[in-house]
Amino acid sequence: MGEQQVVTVWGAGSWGTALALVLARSGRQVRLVARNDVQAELLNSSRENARYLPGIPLPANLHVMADPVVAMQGAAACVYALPCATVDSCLPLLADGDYPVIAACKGLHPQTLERTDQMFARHIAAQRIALLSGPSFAAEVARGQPTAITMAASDLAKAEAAAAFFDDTSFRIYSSDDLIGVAMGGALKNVIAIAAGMADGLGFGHNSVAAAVTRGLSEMARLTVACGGRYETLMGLSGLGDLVLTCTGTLSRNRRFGAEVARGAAAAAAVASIGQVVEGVRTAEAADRLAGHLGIELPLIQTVHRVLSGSVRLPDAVHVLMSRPERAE
Ligand SMILES: NC(=O)C1=CN([C@@H]2O[C@H](COP(=O)(O)OP(=O)(O)OC[C@H]3O[C@@H](n4cnc5c(N)ncnc54)[C@H](O)[C@@H]3O)[C@@H](O)[C@H]2O)C=CC1
Ligand SMILES: O=C(CO)COP(=O)(O)O
Repeated sequence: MGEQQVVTVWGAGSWGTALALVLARSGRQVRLVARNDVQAELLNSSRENARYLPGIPLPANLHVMADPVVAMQGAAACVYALPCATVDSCLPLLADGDYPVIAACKGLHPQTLERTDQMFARHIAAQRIALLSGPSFAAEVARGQPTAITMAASDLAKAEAAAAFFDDTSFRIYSSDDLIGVAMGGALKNVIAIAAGMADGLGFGHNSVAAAVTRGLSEMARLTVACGGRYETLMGLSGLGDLVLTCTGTLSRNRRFGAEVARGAAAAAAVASIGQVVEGVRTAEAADRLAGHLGIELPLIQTVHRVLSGSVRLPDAVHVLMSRPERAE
């Protein structure tokens, strides 16, 4: 792949900017699509995304634009790094091309209960879709710190082809042909991270976080397998790896959100104070409903949703969780 290959990244928040930096280090000509002209101008002139990744310079081969249609002209691939809530309004603009679209967002649709691969397949041909997911805080990726992540597509050759756009030794990509497992892992770990944050906010110690990670992983695997994904995928980077990162890492917005709610903040106020997307809120509702349709019990995930929707108080929910009938592990 030549120096001139153009890759477009849609979304100039934390994750889109970090991925644009990886692609720029990989020698691509990178077009980063900002929300509007004002943001594009600011990033181009200051050579920094001061709101999301302060102090990290944008290199010369990274150009910020505001029009996604113009940004896609002649591009070899699009990396979609906007929150899941934008998919239905933004993705139709990518419907006509034949370039691969790499989805970097993590979540379930709260109305249709779709995974990211399903949301994308409603708008673009299935063979164009790849998913990038795994333990990867944007701030660390942007600084070039070692990161291992998964790229999934309908077959391994397509996943490897999508991974080949990234050619940066600090960003190591493993391939997978389990779109369902990778999408579910990335979505559900955010809900468990909220639970871990709630434990932290309630003043509990490491034991409760370890319990949330382990029992949370079990719930994630149960729902994933019921949806057709593979158990082994949940034991890899895009499942356990991302779960450990977000349940223990102080950079996690989902974990911080859970802690603020446990300390008494209203959910909307906690999201506002974080100032970035907290995907686990919508996904908690979707996962609870999906589990209901499938007749699966997911105590932690369902508790997070019920606390956030106000149907149970957090201290009562902890009591109920801990008083459930004991059973084999
Ligand atoms: N930040 C991280 O460390 C990672 C984030 N992700 C995922 O990436 C996705 C995006 O998250 P972040 O970049 O972190 O969120 P963010 O909150 O940092 O940035 C979101 C960006 O999307 C823009 N935006 C929102 N609606 C838009 C619209 N309709 N049109 C154009 N721009 C719009 C916002 O202006 C903002 O710049 C999420 O699904 C998240 O779970 C995945 C891996 C790591
Ligand atoms: O997905 C992430 C890291 O892999 C980011 O997690 P948060 O959205 O909780 O910050």
